[in-house]
Amino acid sequence: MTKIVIIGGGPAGYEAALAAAAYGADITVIDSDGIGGACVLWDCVPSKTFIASTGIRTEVRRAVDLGINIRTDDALVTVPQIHQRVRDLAFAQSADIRSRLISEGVTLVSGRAQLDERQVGVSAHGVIVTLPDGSTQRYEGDVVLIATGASPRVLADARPDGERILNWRQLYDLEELPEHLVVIGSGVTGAEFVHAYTELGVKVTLVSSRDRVLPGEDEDAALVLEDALAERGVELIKHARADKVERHGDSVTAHLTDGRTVTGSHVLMTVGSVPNTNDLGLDRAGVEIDRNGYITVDRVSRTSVPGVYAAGDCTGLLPLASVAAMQGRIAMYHSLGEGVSPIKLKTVASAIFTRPEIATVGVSQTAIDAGEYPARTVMLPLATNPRAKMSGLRRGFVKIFCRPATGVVIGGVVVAPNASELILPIALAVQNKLMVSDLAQTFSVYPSLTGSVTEAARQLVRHDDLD
Ligand SMILES: Cc1cc2nc3c(=O)[nH]c(=O)nc-3n(C[C@H](O)[C@H](O)[C@H](O)COP(=O)(O)OP(=O)(O)OC[C@H]3O[C@@H](n4cnc5c(N)ncnc54)[C@H](O)[C@@H]3O)c2cc1C
Ligand SMILES: NC(=O)c1ccc[n+]([C@@H]2O[C@H](COP(=O)([O-])OP(=O)(O)OC[C@H]3O[C@@H](n4cnc5c(N)ncnc54)[C@H](O)[C@@H]3O)[C@@H](O)[C@H]2O)c1
Repeated sequence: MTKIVIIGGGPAGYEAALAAAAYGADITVIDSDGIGGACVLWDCVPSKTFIASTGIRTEVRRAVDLGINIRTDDALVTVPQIHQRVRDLAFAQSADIRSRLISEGVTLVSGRAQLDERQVGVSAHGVIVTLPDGSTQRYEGDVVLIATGASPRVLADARPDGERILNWRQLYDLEELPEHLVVIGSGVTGAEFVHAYTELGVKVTLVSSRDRVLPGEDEDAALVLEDALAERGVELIKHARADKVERHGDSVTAHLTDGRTVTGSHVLMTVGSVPNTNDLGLDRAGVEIDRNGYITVDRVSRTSVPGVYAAGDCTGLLPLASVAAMQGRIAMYHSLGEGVSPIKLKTVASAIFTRPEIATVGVSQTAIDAGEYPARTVMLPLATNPRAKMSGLRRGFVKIFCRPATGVVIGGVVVAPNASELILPIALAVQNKLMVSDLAQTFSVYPSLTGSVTEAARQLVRHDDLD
């Protein structure tokens, strides 16, 4: 029976364990902070749960336009209750995953692990674990999977104190809403929290190192979001890098590299993450990392050491829970000698949980504009969609990209309140190499926002696609 030791119990680690369990392997998962990983306990699940509460205020804000007389001021926010709900849901999900792993026969160990390659080159790999009581225990596996995730990046002169200078994992300890939140960093994490706090009625200032919010995302989508946030009173400071954050009593000042300052009641640092690859004994074991500390892997999750695999945020491939899980499963199938397809990032769907949401799949507009992929493209505003009109939606669009000659769908973007759900038909088309005519001929419900997906496809269809 193949012995597998997995370091890290996040989506990469636990999904790998479940996949390998189905093949009867002997699996041990070692985690230092809790099964479910940072994804379930501190990052993805808590933030989306928090945003679910703020979404109620979003609907209340819109109610008057639809003839329902509720004022947002009457929708009082009970911060401790929201935070408790976030914590309860995260711990419950962690407990569910834990029970599932145990029921599949996986051994769970609570502790901090590192590689212990006493005899480099032999087929069994050693892992030494420091247990909560300080004692150590050694485990051996034919295969080791490193799935240790990542942690919030800390700027030397802007260290979170957990009270006024915060990282995103500390927000749920606040007893009251910030009066004025200054968010440093306009990536996905920054944008989601800017949105959430604005909906809760908090004054928010966003410091962006670039000329816009979400510099890595579809530009048209980012501009829609920027416009929506501006309308809700968010102040966006562009071309600004913070290099120092200072606290003076109840206020906090961020110093920007160009000499400007921004003062608020709280600062939230969303300046990215760093991989958890220190103190893992990687160097001694000969596991290669890149210059940013990410473990180097190929498309079946192999590291530079035979039998040692890595998956998830510690590899820096694409920091998404879905990708981490896929990398973990692929590592297991490969190590167990099962047939496996290398990971393909061109079919990954993801969403940004702002209002409106922004969902993307496949090839990006930027890559098309740069000439990397020849494509026919269409962008259809939701303003023409009957369901959008009925619901009072003013913003959003559907984009679809297809190959010029064959009409095969290669990507798309949806900006809409529930874009995370609406992207699926386009993702299905990309994954299965469907043609734009397949989408165009599919019945969508009338009236529905998915009607814009089929309509966009119809606009993209050329006569020869139908031959
Ligand atoms: C605010 C935020 C929101 C996000 N929202 C989404 C989203 O909506 N959708 C999405 O797809 N992705 C989202 N992500 C990304 C997603 O959370 C990550 O891609 C995912 O957590 C990666 O999973 P992982 O298994 O690699 O690592 P993790 O979830 O970080 O788990 C790694 C685990 O390993 C443990 N560990 C570390 N070192 C050791 C060691 N030496 N010994 C033992 N255990 C160790 C850690 O404590 C942790 O429990 C979000 C990220 C952030 C920051
Ligand atoms: N909904 C989701 O799926 C979701 C949500 C959050 C995060 N994620 C994943 O996590 C990844 C990382 O996102 P992120 O937003 O945490 O990090 P990021 O690295 O994408 O963004 C951080 C931003 O902060 C800026 N920055 C860095 N230093 C700065 C400084 N000193 N002053 C001002 N700005 C500074 C960077 O230029 C960058 O734009 C995403 O690409 C995504 O894959 C996903």
